[in-house]
Amino acid sequence: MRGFMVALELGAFLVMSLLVAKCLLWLLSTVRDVLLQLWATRDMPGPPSYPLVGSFLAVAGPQEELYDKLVALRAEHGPTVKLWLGPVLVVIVSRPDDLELVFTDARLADKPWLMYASSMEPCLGAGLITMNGEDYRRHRRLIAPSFAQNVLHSFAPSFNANAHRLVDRLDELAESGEVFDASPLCRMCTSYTVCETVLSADSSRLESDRQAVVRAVYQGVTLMFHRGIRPWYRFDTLFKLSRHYNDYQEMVRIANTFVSNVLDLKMRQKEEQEQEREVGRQGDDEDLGKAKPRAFLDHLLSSEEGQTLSKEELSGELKHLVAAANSTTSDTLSFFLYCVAIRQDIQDRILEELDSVFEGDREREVTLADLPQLKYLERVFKETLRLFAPAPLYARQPSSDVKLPSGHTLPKGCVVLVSPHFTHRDPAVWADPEDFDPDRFLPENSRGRHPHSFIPFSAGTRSCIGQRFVMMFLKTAAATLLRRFHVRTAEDGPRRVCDIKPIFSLTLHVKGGTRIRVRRRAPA
Ligand code: HEM
Repeated sequence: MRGFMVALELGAFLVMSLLVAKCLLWLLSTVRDVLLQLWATRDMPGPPSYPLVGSFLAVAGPQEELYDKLVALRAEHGPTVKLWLGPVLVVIVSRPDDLELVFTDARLADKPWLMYASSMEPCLGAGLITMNGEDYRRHRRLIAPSFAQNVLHSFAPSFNANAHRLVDRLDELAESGEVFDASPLCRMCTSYTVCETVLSADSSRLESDRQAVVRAVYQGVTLMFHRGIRPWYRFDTLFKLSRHYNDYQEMVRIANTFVSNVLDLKMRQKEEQEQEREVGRQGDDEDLGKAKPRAFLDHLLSSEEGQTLSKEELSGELKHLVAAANSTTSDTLSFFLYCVAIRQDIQDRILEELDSVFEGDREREVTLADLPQLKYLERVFKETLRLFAPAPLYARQPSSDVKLPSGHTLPKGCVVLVSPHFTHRDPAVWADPEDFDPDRFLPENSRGRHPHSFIPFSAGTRSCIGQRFVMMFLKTAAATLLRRFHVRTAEDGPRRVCDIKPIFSLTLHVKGGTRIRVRRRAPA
């Protein structure tokens, strides 16, 4: 018995020693990494850094002030800025030639756990936005074909139907002539479109759930950001003390239930179709398949590649797609409406183009053939995305030291932050950057401009998978809306586009809401 006790004590001692040794090793390697990072970035400009907190004070404060603080950092320190957030080194990169390397170098393909997986996965599960390495590459290979041109083209009816849903709501508001906030209407229109095209075109069966999901997704993105920028909330025990905890849990529950219901419904439908095919009703099925609009999920489930994803993997990817698509797209529509409401000359020019393409018909639906002809409208959206890129910050993590063309070094393991606003408003890259001028994007005016000067969708291997979807949807919505309504700002609203104030969340919102009024146009 005594021998047994001695062995037990010895075992416990060994385990404790191993744990202490492991902690010490971790501590030593962290200190070594921090020292190497300090040395590698010794000449890089940035705000003063203090023991323990680093330069945290330069960005700490209310969320409403974060945008202005980043703008001030850029103005004071130039295009490449370092920030120490405690022991974490963040380097903001914005010169186009530096960005080209960041987006294309294999050593910068991964995303930092701290900014992505740790804050998003508890809520969305794993998916394209957060994954790294071989898992990421496998998922992107499997999902990319579902974003092919022919799939996107099948969404035209959904884009039109939801644009009309928005127009019907605007009709009521035009009647009263009152000033209203267009942002929630843009969100409703976008969320319905995304639910239909990503998850299930079979909208009628999911109508009541969908309204809850629209609210949950918006709230979810806001809460994810709230949690993400407060490192202490990464610990569940502390987050449980937050007044937002219950809302967060409820939002996660609604999103999980909805996606799980959709997946179950789709799996059942697929099984039924297979059984029917077995009893020889293949011809009927094919006819049905042609007639039915299909969502990304349908394409994924019917592809050989998609079938290799487990239910959990599918669920994660669907939540990632919905989260990535919703706020970014609806924020772009909100900013666009505000910009054209302020710039009546630009709104008139868009209408001229619309009347020419639609031959004065202000009611007919937008067809696929119309979209490439709406060249000016596309330039106005690009200019909106330049000034108000809705994904305001995204990040990479170097797997080894990387020397940038600007001469600075990105040390291994730091967080490389890209803010399109830094690049898009840089006078060294864009002449008169605060001016709203869509004709900057004319081919003759774009000649010689660095391809990485315009990065609202990121670039390279980890660029946005939904770029073509976005342009198709936004052009359809705008062409439907602006043919019917004249849009103006409120009397006390912003007078110039540069007076529009953005606010940072996970995406960029219009601060104070998109306060506009609309009037029905007379037939052309
Ligand atoms: C105006 C609208 C949009 C903007 C500005 C935008 C912007 C971006 C940006 C900047 C990234 C890179 C993020 C990062 O590196 O962390 C990204 C990634 C992504 N976006 Fe979008 N996005 C938009 C709409 C959409 C839509 C409509 C979808 C889907 C239907 C979508 C799906 C995705 C996905 C899945 C990723 C991750 C891609 C990967 O890492 O492989 N986005 N988006």
